[in-house]
Formats: sequence, C-alpha cells, structure tokens
Amino acid sequence: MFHLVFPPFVYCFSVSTIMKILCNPFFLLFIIVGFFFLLRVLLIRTGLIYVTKKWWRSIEDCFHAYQFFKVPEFNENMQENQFYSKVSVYLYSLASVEDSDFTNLFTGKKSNDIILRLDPNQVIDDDFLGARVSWINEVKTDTTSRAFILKIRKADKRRILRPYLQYIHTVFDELQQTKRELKLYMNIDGNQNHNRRWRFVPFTHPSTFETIAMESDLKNKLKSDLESFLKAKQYYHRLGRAWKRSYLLYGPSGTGKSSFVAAMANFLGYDVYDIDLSRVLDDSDLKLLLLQTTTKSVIVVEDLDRFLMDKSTAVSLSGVLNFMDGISNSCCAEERIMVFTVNSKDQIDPAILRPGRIDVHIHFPLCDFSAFKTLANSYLGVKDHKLFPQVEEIFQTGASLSPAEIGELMIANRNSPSRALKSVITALQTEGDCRGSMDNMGRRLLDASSRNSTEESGDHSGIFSKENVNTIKDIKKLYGLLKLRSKKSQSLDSTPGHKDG
Ligand SMILES: Nc1ncnc2c1ncn2[C@@H]1O[C@H](COP(=O)(O)OP(=O)(O)OP(=O)(O)O)[C@@H](O)[C@H]1O
Ligand SMILES: [Mg+2]
Repeated sequence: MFHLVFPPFVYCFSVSTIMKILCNPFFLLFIIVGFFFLLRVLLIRTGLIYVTKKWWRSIEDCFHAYQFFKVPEFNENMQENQFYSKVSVYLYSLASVEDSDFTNLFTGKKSNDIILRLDPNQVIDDDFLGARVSWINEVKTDTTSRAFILKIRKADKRRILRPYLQYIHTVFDELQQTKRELKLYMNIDGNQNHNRRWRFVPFTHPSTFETIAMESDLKNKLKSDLESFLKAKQYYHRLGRAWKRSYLLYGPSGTGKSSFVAAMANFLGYDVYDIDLSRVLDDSDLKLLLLQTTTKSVIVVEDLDRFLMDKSTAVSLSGVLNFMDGISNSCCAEERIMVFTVNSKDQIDPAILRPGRIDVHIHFPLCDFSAFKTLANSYLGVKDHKLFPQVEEIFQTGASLSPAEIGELMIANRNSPSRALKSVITALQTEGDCRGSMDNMGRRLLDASSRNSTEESGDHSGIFSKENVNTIKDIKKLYGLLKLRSKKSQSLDSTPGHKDG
C-alpha cells in the first residue's frame, strides 16, 4: 500500500488561496491577454485571419447603405475616358492589389519587370481619410466594355468623394511624371468590333534620336522643332489653330522612317497609334479611329503611297484628306503629332502634301559615308578604322546601301569590326553598285531631284524623269551633279508659313 506524500509547501495552498489568485484582476488580465495573443498567432499562422476579416466585413456590410459610381472606359462617342485610365494607373499603384486574393502577373516593359493586372470583376479596397472604399474591375464579356465601379458608403460620400477623386488625379499626375509607360495602339479589324477599334501593347521600341544615323544638323533641327511644339500650346491657341503638327517621312526602304517615329514618341513621351489602312472599313471608319485616339499621341500611317497606289485599302483619297483635316477639329485636336511614311513623294497627290496638311517634310536617304560612320560607332563601337578611307572611296563612286542593310552586316559581324567593315565593303561593291541600276539608283535620283525641285520651286514633277536616266554612266554623272546641289539644300523643309511650332 502506497501513500502519496506531497512536499509540505503544497499543503500551504488551500482552496481559498487558489480562488484568491484566480480572482485577482491582474492574473485575469494576464490570462485574457495571453489568450488573445495565442488566438492571433493561430489566426495569422493558419491564414484564418483573412476568413475572419471577410466574415466581419459581410456582417458590417449589412449595416451600411452604399452608393456606386461607374467610370466607363469610353464615353458615348466611343472616345477613351481619360478618367478611366487615371483610375487604372492609380489602382495599380495600390498596395492592396498586391495583397489581394488573386492577381494576374505579366511581364512588364523590361523583360525582368513583373506587373500585376486585375481579374475581371475583382474587387480592390482602398482607404481614404479613415473611410473604406472599394473598386470593382467590371468586365462584361458579351460587350467587352470595361468600367471601374467605385463603391462608397453613403455616410462617407459627402465627406470624402470629391477630395478622393481629386486625390486620384494628383497621384496619377505624380506617377506620370516619374514613370509613364508608353502604349502602342493598333487598329483591329473593323469587322470584328465596331466599338473597341484600338488594342494596345506596351510601347518598348528602344529607338532614340541618339541611335538614329542622321545628319546631325537635321537631327538637332527636328529635336528643337518637337521641343518648341511641346511648348507652343498658348501660341497655337492664340492663333486659333489646333495644337498639332504633321510630318511626312519619305525615303527608300530600310532608311529609318519607322525607327524615327519610335524615336519621336520616346522623345515626346507620347503614345503611338499605328493605323493599318488595310484594316479600315471605309472613310468614316478612319474618322472614327481618329476620334478614339487620345491626346499626347503620335498617329502614324505607314506606307501611305503603297496603300493609295495599290488600292489595297477601302479608304479613298478624300477619306485620307478628311482624316488629315479631321485632326483640326476640336474633338481630336490637342497635342497630337501625325506622321505619314512613304517611299517616294512622287506618287503622292499634291493635295496631301499641301501646307497645313503636312507641316514638315523629312527625307531619309540611303547611307552616305557620314551615316555609315555613325552606324559603325553605334553597332561596332568603332570611331575610326584603317578601312574607313576605302569605304569612303566606294561611297564616293555613288554606291550605297540602306542603313538597315549595313546595320545587319555589322550586327552579324559585331565581334570583329574588321570583318564587319570588309563585309560592308564587299556588299557595297556588289549590291551597292546594283543600286546604280535603273530601278534603285534611278528612284534615288528621282527622289533627290524631286526633293530639290520641291524645295526650290515647289514643282513636284522633278527635273529628271525616268526616261532621261538611261545608262549607269548617266546616272553617276547626274548623281554627282545632284550631290553638289543637295549639299546646298536641307532635308528638313518646313512648309513656308508653318515655322510656328
Ligand atoms: N538611319 C538609321 N539609323 C539607325 N538605324 C537605322 C537607320 N535606318 C534603318 N536603321 C535600322 O534598320 C532597321 C529598319 O529600319 P526602319 O524599319 O526604321 O526602316 P524604314 O525606313 O521604316 O523601312 P520601310 O520603308 O521598309 O518600312 C531598323 O532595325 C533600324 O534600326
Ligand atoms: Mg517602316
């Protein structure tokens, strides 16, 4: 038989003493705090906290009346609602997007950037002046129309709505100043969707004025032309003119016209609207597209001459003219640059080129020795080389290639500048000489001659017609003559009376 024997001090705690300790408020407080601490740890560790918050919120929601404000993506004229874009930028800057239950992840502008995108009908919470508001990313699958819905408590509305909307404007402006992600808009097939005609992707073209091989004087002139355009809002308004400027880029294929458009957009920080004329239904569809562009944008129509000559577009000449004039209308007038690219001005109707429709004509020639040196510097990191004199000599014979062709040769041989230069020399001697043939050299001569005659007399017919250019010998003779003349003239021929930008 065993007996439990406790140490003597245990017998000191009588039941009444234990009761006393339990009823001690400090002990009770300690127990309660400890309990809540453990509960919190449990909720957070297991993620039950989120479930609890959701329950709590739905209970809370039952005791409040809410008001809803819709911010649609387009207005009734199908023009983009600027406030929608602002809300979008604002919401993506919120930490709650990162904390939300579900978010889409996409590659950003740089390949190692990751950006978050809301799912259709996803809800994002925000706090403002102690009040909680929610945004719903409404996407209707049947109409593809999108909107943000602001949900705000009626009790808070009077106090916070206006300052909150103002706050969104301010945050947007600040974010725009620090980083603006440019967009490249492309028109989608007119038959597919009559409402949403533009689709965009981030505009990531790396071309800048520094990477374009172009006569430095001309480049500087163009830069200051754009700079003064940016500052000329008051000036244009005082004249009662739309704050816009139109450029015609003309020259053979691969001479940098498209790259220049990208450089312009990057320089101005403008979005690009690239109009594919083959996807435009008719003249009024083209106007609708213009109507749906936003301010601070470069609107580009590439290869206009090809479309008009091949008739591979449903848009007529008068449609194009109306489109060019349409930008003067108040609805789509502000802060827009319009750019048309063509291979040659010869086939273009003079009505398109008239002052007011085109303000600045920029010629993109095939490579000369100076452009070649710029390319060698940027593609190969070579400022001077023992093969340069040989290259210069070949250029002097009239042989030439486009910057695109020379660039490709340099990229392919970028590990060995000597090999790259040798391959350029070989190409100039073989293919470059072919440029002296009727098809290419003749075109260049006609291009150059029409440019000179345009600048000097306003006559588009050109001094040299194809019939006059018969033999390579003739061509080289004429080319030498033209080179002398073209040295005197400039490639930037701002239309008289339009030096206002
Ligand atoms: N002047 C230039 N300076 C630097 N790179 C150039 C230049 N011209 C062409 N390139 C390079 O050649 C390639 C083609 O140029 P781009 O597409 O701009 O020519 P394009 O004149 O628009 O041709 P196309 O008339 O065929 O559309 C680009 O990769 C570009 O980097
Ligand atoms: Mg192009």
